[in-house]
Amino acid sequence: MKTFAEFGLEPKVLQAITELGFEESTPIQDKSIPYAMAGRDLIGQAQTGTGKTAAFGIPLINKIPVSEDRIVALIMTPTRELAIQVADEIGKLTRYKGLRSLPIYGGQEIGRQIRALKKRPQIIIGTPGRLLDHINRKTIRLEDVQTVVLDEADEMLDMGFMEDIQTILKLVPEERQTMLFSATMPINIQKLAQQFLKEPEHVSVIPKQVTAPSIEQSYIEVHERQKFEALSRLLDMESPELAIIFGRTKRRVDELSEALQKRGYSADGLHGDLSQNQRDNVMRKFRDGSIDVLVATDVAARGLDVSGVTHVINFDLPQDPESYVHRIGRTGRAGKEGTAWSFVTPREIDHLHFIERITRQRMNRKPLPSIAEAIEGKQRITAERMLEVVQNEEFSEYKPIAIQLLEQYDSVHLLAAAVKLLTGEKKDVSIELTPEEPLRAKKRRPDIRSNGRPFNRGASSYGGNRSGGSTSGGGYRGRDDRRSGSSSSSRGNYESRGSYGGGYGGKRSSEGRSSESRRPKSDDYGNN
Ligand SMILES: Nc1ncnc2c1ncn2[C@@H]1O[C@H](COP(=O)(O)OP(=O)(O)OP(=O)(O)O)[C@@H](O)[C@H]1O
Ligand SMILES: [Mg+2]
Repeated sequence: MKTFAEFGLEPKVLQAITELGFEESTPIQDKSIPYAMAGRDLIGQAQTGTGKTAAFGIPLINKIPVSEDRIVALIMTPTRELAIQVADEIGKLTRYKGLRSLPIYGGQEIGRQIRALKKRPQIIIGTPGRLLDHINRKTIRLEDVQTVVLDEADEMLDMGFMEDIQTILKLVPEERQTMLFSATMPINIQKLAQQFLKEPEHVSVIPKQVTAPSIEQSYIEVHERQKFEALSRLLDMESPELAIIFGRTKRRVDELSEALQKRGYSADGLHGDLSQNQRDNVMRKFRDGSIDVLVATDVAARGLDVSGVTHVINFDLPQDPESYVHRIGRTGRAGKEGTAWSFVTPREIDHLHFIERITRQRMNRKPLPSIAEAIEGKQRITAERMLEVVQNEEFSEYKPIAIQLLEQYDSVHLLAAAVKLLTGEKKDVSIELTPEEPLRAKKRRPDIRSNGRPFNRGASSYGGNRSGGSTSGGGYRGRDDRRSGSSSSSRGNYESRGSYGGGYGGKRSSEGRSSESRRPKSDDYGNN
């Protein structure tokens, strides 16, 4: 790996990087930054949590002159939370250089954004819906944009943003640099690349499997009605520092976060039906640790970088392998360890194996944690906390009462009572969750499962082979038919994105698949 000084960056950019504590570049940064600095278009793929944001952010910031007073760079992200986070990281990287960057996303008062735009930011980070809104109002003009980045490019296509992105990109001068980044690059990304990138360099740093190796992956087979008990035992047994729990639908997330709160966990929910204020609040509380369990739909699956997330739990299995990869990638970031658990109902076992096959990574089968393990886990964490207090000697004002109590009672009795109090008995409230339909792995067409090499198909779209860089690559196609097929039975309170995606399914129908049709999302992320 290189030090950042070797890239020939401006001293002020370097200073900001040093301040962020980045000592060496990550592999994706190492490979992308030189191409990006040379002005090349690129498609960058690397595992979750490996610094893709800085891989595009650093060269982008380096090339913009401070005197610039037009919008010259545009970064698009699929969700509001990600736009805010990327803007934040760009802000940190431009601290010394003094460029102006601005997040633009739905749910925030547009007048406020218009006022902020008057300060002439050079870099806009936005979600496609709200960007289009500003473009139509002429409060954002793209005629001077020289660099465009699509972060989580594949997700934006999946969400049905293709049409919006096309509209936006057509307004950007052709003489520009375009970069696509994601941990997953399914085959349909090629179409966008062909249309909007010029001789892109494919920079892929996916050594063997697409999931980050720092994440331990396990699953537990449970019946739908056992899931909540399993979750509560798992949380007790593992005592995560911070955990993200993914549920399939908005209803699920609401019910689950409420149930966890009733049981005494410090949890809150995030999905696209909440107001932006509520969403911001939940994210703030999670980032500052005032809640330690975030329950979310796939709105939180992509790109979010919250330090201290030790656990990801798939309360419901995700629809597709990409979603799995991104969800579990919220832990095990920047070289840290992480743990991912998935609950699988008996009827979903095939779907789980399908995810394993595509991600080329087996998950460990684990038994349902026992009540004893749950209790032991809680006691262990209490004991750890107590010992921390002991070590830091933060208890002198409690000594007199301790001495007084010890004169009357046995020390073991007293300590056991204190541990009991601190551990906190779980509130015995009954919990009813609306069941979700199981997801089923659809029968795959022969051309997809072909040639009896189970891991092969996934390899070509996920693996680091650059030969797949053209349209020919035998990518993973099964996802599309599985998706549309399984949707009707598993929608929950799925809300259709009426305004998107009407357009293109038909164009490809002659090929018997609709690779750009909308994913049957259980959450539209509320992006407009
Ligand atoms: N060179 C570096 N050294 C140390 N930490 C880094 C470096 N580059 C980035 N990071 C940190 O690593 C974390 C993950 O980075 P980032 O969010 O960019 O990952 P990503 O590859 O975009 O992941 P995802 O696929 O989930 O979006 C961030 O906290 C970031 O600040
Ligand atoms: Mg990212």
